[in-house]
Amino acid sequence: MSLPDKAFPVSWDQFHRDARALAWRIAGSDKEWRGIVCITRGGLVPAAIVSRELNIRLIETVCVASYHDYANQGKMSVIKEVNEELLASEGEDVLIVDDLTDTGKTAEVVRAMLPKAHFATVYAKPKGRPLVDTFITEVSQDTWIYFPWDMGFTYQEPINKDPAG
Ligand SMILES: O=P(O)(O)OC[C@H]1O[C@H](OP(=O)(O)OP(=O)(O)O)[C@H](O)[C@@H]1O
Ligand code: HPA
Ligand SMILES: [Mg+2]
Repeated sequence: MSLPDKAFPVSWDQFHRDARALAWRIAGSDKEWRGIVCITRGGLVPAAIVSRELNIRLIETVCVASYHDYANQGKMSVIKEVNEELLASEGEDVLIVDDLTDTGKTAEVVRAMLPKAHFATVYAKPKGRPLVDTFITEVSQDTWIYFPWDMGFTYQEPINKDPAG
């Protein structure tokens, strides 16, 4: 299993702030959205925050999984597509929300379903960045983002571990 070199831990507080910043940025376009398509599972939390801020009450899901094993991407599986009506619209006036784009593979698959939709993520790594329309923070490709829903409190080694100080 290969682990990225750097860690970017995100607290609930920070995630809420960043997702709200995403909503502010999207609100800047003054567009009327017909609904949100949330990419489960990671997109559920930012979609809840963005839908509250922008007063969007129609929420659809697309269920995609590819990181079956922590930090290692495997085969992409689409567990559930969006409904027929949205597919027929090609995503016109639809906002797609996910927590992040990394290699961009998830974004590529969902974009192919809804080519006219606006794709928004809270975080973006360089490889995935060209596939999203709006994001808040860029994180380097060799960094793993640790989301608050995946974490618990644990002891942290001090930076200087020498008992003599
Ligand atoms: O740009 P990519 O390299 O495709 O990676 C990004 C995707 O990976 C994660 O989802 P994951 O497949 O782990 O499922 P989850 O949302 O259920 O955790 C994350 O939530 C994104 O959807
Ligand atoms: O950096 C990441 N963090 C959490 N989930 C992910 N899925 C792809 N990349 C990441
Ligand atoms: Mg996901």
